[in-house]
Amino acid sequence: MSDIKFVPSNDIFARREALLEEWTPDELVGRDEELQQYHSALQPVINNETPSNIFLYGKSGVGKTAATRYLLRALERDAESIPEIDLHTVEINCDGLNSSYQAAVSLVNELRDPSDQISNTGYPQASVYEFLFDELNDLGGTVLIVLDEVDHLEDDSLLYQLPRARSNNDVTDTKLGVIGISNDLDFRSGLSSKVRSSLCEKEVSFSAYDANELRLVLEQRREVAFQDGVLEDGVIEMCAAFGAKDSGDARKALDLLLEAGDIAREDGSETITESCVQRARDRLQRDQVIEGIRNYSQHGQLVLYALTQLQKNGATPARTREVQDAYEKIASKRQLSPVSERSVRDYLGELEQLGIIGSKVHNQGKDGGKYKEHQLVQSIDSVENGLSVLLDADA
Ligand SMILES: Nc1ncnc2c1ncn2[C@@H]1O[C@H](COP(=O)(O)OP(=O)(O)OP(=O)(O)O)[C@@H](O)[C@H]1O
Repeated sequence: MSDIKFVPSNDIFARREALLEEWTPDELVGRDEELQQYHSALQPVINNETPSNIFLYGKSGVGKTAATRYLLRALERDAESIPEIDLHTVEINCDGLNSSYQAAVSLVNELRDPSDQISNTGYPQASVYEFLFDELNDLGGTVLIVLDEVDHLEDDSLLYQLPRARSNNDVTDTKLGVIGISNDLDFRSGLSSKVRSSLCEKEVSFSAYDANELRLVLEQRREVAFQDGVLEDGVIEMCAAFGAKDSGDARKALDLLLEAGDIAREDGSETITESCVQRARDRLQRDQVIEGIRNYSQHGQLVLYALTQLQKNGATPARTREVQDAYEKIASKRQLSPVSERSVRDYLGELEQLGIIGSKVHNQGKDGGKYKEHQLVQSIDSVENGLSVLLDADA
């Protein structure tokens, strides 16, 4: 133990934190169209008119939160020089709040003094809304409320009340605008028409990043995050290309570049090469697979374990029936009563969705019917890594 030493090393990174999630860039690149639409949706605020309620949607990591912070910061800055405008912004993330009640409590507490907070339980819902409207009326001027990850709210009461607070005369002394943000592309269509028409007065759709846009995002961070000259040619392009392939998520592309930098640092290398990126991608994919499996149900894991054994024995692609047989043996060895054949089929379908296995349907000609064959599409190693916790625990 006494031999272990930590020695600072900064040959690769200048400011590693510029690649972390919480870093907010000063400029937002690669989102020109979205920013333009969003900007015009916010225009009434700087005209001191009643704001529109705005709904932003698009997949994870496409810059919805970053664009919101960027534009609100610019709006606050420019509003400061106009004496008639008194702008306040409040942002909450609905992940973990779940109900309208809890989101309303959270908003009240954001608006109130720290010494005057309310608790999460104990008040009738109507009272919490009243507290909220009182706070909003007291503020005066213009208030923009950002509800990030709004699809996490299990009921739509707040989404009904808040955007309509103006027309219902609940909020009379303040110009109120609500900005809802969602990753769930079906969320909007699932809203009742009453909620939709008021919450989604203006809509801005954020598309997935293409490789060119991701290249701009990564180039911007490279300037801050790395020492001069450590990135070899092609590294940024490679991260951007992988990022575009992996659902166009900027967070994933940034994670990949960070991991590639960490690998170069671990190797004691002076530069980040394309091979570092390839290894970083393998590592991140592996982590993702392991995470996916760890969170998977016990019998789902056993079905996967059965397929892994078949693959190890060179018996894949394997038909559903063969996976079923192998699974039943494993389950009975562990004294667990096996789930039905139908459930095994469902598990195999889910594992395919998770990108852990690949399944192919075969037609046996006119009278033969159809059958499915399955095999792992991730390495045996990473699958076993994810499985080991549970299997060791109950072996
Ligand atoms: N155009 C961009 N320029 C620079 N950085 C960006 C850009 N778009 C996204 N990022 C960065 O990528 C990460 C994810 O972006 P953001 O949180 O805005 O995504 P999102 O669309 O709100 O998705 P989620 O709801 O999953 O958070 C953040 O670290 C953000 O700073």
